[in-house]
Amino acid sequence: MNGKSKIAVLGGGAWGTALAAMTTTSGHETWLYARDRETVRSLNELHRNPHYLGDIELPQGICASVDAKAVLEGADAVLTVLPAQAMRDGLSALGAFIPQSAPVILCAKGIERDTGRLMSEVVAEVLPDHTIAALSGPSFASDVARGLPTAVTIACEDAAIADQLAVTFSGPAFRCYSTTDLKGVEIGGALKNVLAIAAGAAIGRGYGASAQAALVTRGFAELRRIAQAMGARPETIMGLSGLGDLMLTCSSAQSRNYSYGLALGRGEDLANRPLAEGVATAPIAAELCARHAIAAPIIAAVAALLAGKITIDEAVTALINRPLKSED
Ligand SMILES: NC(=O)c1ccc[n+]([C@@H]2O[C@H](COP(=O)([O-])OP(=O)(O)OC[C@H]3O[C@@H](n4cnc5c(N)ncnc54)[C@H](O)[C@@H]3O)[C@@H](O)[C@H]2O)c1
Ligand SMILES: O=P(O)(O)OC[C@H](O)CO
Repeated sequence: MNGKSKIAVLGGGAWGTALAAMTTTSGHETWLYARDRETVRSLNELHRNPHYLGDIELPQGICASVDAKAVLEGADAVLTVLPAQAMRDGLSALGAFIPQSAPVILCAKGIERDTGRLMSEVVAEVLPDHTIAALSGPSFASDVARGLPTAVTIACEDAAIADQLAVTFSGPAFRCYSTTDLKGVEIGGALKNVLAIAAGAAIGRGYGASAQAALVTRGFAELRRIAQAMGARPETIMGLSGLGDLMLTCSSAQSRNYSYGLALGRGEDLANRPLAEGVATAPIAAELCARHAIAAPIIAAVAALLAGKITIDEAVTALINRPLKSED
């Protein structure tokens, strides 16, 4: 891809809309597929996505449609911005329209609950002949939709493609770093959501910032351990898609995962909340850690908490009273 390209975005939610706004601002021909006709109308006529992004004014030029074939026809690259747990079914239905030559860039952050697969593994099963990449990092949709400066990582096992995609998707306020560590980028993005629930739950329950800092720091240690066990590079976890996204998501009520944790800690009703990917990822992440004998007590605690097996107070007490060990 050189210069301006046709970018297809799959998913008319907060992040799909924000990414479409960003690629439009960068001068690309941007098409967005959404299932909901009202979302399509609002994007095309009002240049807004009120359900997901409130009154944020989006750039004109996003071409939204319920016709996936038209959105995907001739696309130079495809951003798949469906929820992680919908990725397999969504791409199974849409994959036939994705041009063979178009890299499929995963923008979801999660592990498939039923199989334990990373998103790249899911897509490799559904679209075995396509180039797969991932875009992840500290990036709130509302910030990106408003054109506020943001930096992310784009991963592809082919270094030349990773570099090219970073050029394609970098814009006036959106800086893309490239890496070949696809698994590392995916693991960071998926697990930071689980750890954000922990951080939010502690604050919601009334614990202090010191407890939050301990959870984030020791949660990062679990993230690093898991990534290493899965063959990811430590420097990836210390970058934007790991530490960067962990810091963002564990510290702001703009995060839906952190806010889910806050509500959990406060004992509020958890029904009908916005998407919090960590809720589905936590149990499978805990299961994978147990299966591979990877010590991840905070992730295990979040899974137990979400399953109603323990209270937050019991989780914190258990974590504080674990056998003492060196910090290495
Ligand atoms: N919102 C953010 O700030 C943000 C930032 C970075 C990454 N992400 C990640 O992006 C992914 C999507 O998040 P979001 O914030 O856009 O969620 P969202 O809930 O705002 O939107 C999800 C959209 O996907 C659509 N959808 C669901 N299943 C579908 C299917 N089978 N076919 C077509 N459309 C389908 C829904 O209708 C909805 O419009 C998540 O994995 C999230 O972690 C979100
Ligand atoms: O709202 P969250 O918790 O899904 O976080 C959004 C992005 O992943 C932040 O990088």
